[in-house]
Order: sequence, then C-alpha cells, then structure tokens
Amino acid sequence: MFRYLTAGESHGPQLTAIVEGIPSGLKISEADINVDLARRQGGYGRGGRMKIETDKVRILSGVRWGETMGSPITLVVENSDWVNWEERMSPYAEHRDDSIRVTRARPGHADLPGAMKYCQSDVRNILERSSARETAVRVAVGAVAKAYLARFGIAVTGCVLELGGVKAERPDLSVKALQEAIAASPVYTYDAKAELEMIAAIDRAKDAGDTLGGVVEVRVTGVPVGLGSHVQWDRRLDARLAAAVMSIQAFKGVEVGAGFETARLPGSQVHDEIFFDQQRVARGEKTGFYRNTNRAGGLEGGITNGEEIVICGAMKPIPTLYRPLQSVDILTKEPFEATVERSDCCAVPAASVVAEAVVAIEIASAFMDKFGGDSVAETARNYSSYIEYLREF
Ligand SMILES: Cc1cc2nc3c(=O)[nH]c(=O)nc-3n(C[C@H](O)[C@H](O)[C@H](O)COP(=O)(O)O)c2cc1C
Ligand SMILES: C=C(O[C@@H]1CC(C(=O)O)=C[C@@H](OP(=O)(O)O)[C@H]1O)C(=O)O
Repeated sequence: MFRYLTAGESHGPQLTAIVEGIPSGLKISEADINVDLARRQGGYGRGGRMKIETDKVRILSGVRWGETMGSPITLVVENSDWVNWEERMSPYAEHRDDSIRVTRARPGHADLPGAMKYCQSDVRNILERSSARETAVRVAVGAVAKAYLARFGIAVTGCVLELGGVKAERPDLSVKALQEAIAASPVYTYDAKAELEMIAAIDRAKDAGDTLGGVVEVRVTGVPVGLGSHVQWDRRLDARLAAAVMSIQAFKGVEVGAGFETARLPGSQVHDEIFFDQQRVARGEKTGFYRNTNRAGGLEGGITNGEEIVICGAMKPIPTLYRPLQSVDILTKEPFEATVERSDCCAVPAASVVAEAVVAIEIASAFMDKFGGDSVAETARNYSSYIEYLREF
C-alpha cells in the first residue's frame, strides 16, 4: 500500500512528508525532485513569499546510493522565512506573546471556522497549517510517484487550461512537445495566444488589488487498462482522483473527461464507442480494443480503460486581496476591512504543478494496488505478464 502524510506550518522550520510503500530499486535523486519544486514556485502572478523561498528537498530516509530501499522515505523542504518567525512560531511556552495574536479572520480562508472548531483565540494557529505552503512537500511526494510511473512508461502532465476567464485551445502536439510548450510558458499553458491574454488578465487584476482563479488540466498517458475498480466506492479511481484534486487548497470543482458537459448532452454524444483491430497489438499496443473519442477521460466504472486520463480542477481566486474585504474581529466582534501586506495575485500556474503531483500519487497508488511487488523488478514482472495477458484478451 502506498500512503503518505505531511506535517509542518507555513512559517515553521520545515515541511515534512513520510512516504510509505514505494518498492525498492527505484532510482531517485534530490535533483529530480527539485525540478518540480522549482516549477511549483514559478508561474506568473505569485507574490513576495516566493522571493524569500528557494525550495530544495532533502531525502532523510528510505533512499541509499540513489535507490529506494523499500523503507519509508522522509522528505523535507525547509522554510527560509522561518528565521524571521523563530519566536513567533516557537514550540516553547516562554515565547508566548498574546499581543501578536491574529484575531482578524480573513474571508475565504480556514480562519473563522478553524478558530471556532479548534477553540483558538489566535487565528495563526489555524492559518499556518491551512496555508498552501504545504503543497511544496506534496509536490516532492508527487515527484517520487512520477519517477515510479515513468519506470512503466506512464507520464503525468499538468497545465493551465483557463485563467481569469481566458481559455486555452489545445494544439495537436505530441506529449513531449506539449510538455515543452507548457514548461516554456510563464503561465504554464500550451496556447501561446491565450498565454498573452492570461498574463494581461493577471496584470489587470493586480492593478485593481484583485485576484484570479482558473482551471488546471492533468493528463496521464501510457496508463494500462485495469487500474481502480468498480466493486467498492473507495476503490473507484475517478473518485480517488477527484478527492486528491479537491484536496488542493482553493480547489472548488473537479471534472473527469467531459465532466459537467456530459450533463447537457444526449448519450449518443457522450459515450465512447468501442472498436477492435488485432493489428494494433502487432504494432506494439497493449490491446486491440480502441476508441475514436475519449469523453470518459480514460475512466469507465472507476477503472482505467487504456485511454489517456483527463482530469480538470477549478481553483477559486486567492482569498487574500489587496482590495479589502469585510470581516469581523473574533475577540472584539468589531467589523474591519481585511487588508494584506503580501499575497499571491494568481497561483493557478503553481497549482497546476500541485495537481500534477496529487494525480501522480493517486495513479501510482492504484498501480501498486494492482501490480504489487516489494521491488520494482518484481512489479515489472507482474506488469509485463499482465500486459501479455491483455494482448490476448
Ligand atoms: C499554490 C497555491 C498558492 C496559494 N497562495 C495563496 C496566497 O498567497 N494567499 C492566499 O490568501 N491564499 C493562497 N492560496 C489559497 C489558500 O491557501 C486557500 O484558499 C485557503 O487555504 C482556504 O482553503 P479553501 O479555499 O480550500 O477553502 C494558495 C493556494 C495554492 C494552491
Ligand atoms: C508559501 C507559499 O504559498 C503561500 C500560500 C499562502 C496561503 O495562504 O495559502 C499564503 C502566502 O504565504 P505568506 O502568508 O507567507 O505570504 C503564499 O506565499 C508557497 O506556495 O510555497
């Protein structure tokens, strides 16, 4: 079983993840993971905090001489900003200072419900953990999952599909060419025309003291038929993917394949007809069955059907605005206008990297459920015998 937990506050010393279930023999390096950490920090529209941080991972367990050992992997990302917060974030009672309590709850954050639920008079005790700073270490876990999936020819690609109402059009390019276009784009999209409009939209929002949301898209190629299952609700891979994407801070909607559009169309325009061509196997495909459309987004009955997985997530605009929003002080009950000293204006590009990570984690988990193996070599044997069987099905 593949599972992970994260710990750490936004302005504490570090973020930590413990990852269990990755088999032995997977090649992984800090440098591989740092590529994704840098991508997550980038993207047009981010604020002052990203100028302070240069995220680098440290692998503290589970990897020896560049290969996993099958034991739990500990990943750490330090917060450079911590030096400015040591006393304010100290674990020691003698550092308590009630005069610096945050009592003004910001709309759109966990501040008010969190303070009420956890019986806190200092909103900092909530916001430190609800912050999307936590996504740094989730991206590190995702990089390990991606390395595992790459070993089996599976690639996971996240990008920005829509930002501030500007929608990208997908060009007809190979996965590699799409990845290159996304990597070269300041807003992590593959549509150069939309990119300019997205940047202009962010500039306008920033000038107006406002923030923007958008839609991110994650595609997974090379997935075999048969990950996930229809037999139990919590084994349906579409449901697991939706939960993973929805778990990202500020995500408010998820679509698999044609998603909400399927509700508006007749069945004849929604379902992907099935065809068979034995020659495909001879050409190296995993099965002779194929579709000419992929409105299902690669999942039927919670099971992968061999087509590309396509999942989108909607991110709301950043809730902390330079233009003040009305709120109430939790101690005095006096109204105030929530203002801010630093915040992202738009984090949709960064969030596309997070979405890529959480999708990779879920696909890797489903892959391990299906093929097992305590070493990557054992998983590879199980996988290739299954692919052989599929070719004859
Ligand atoms: C990559 C990323 C960066 C974010 N940056 C900020 C930010 O700078 N300021 C802010 O107020 N919210 C930011 N958020 C969003 C909040 O963390 C999120 O809206 C908040 O925790 C409330 O949770 P909810 O929106 O899921 O209900 C960011 C989210 C992500 C995914
Ligand atoms: C630190 C990150 O994102 C932060 C997420 C965040 C929030 O409220 O979610 C608020 C901002 O942090 P701060 O309050 O320190 O300015 C963002 O910069 C990061 O992505 O690494």
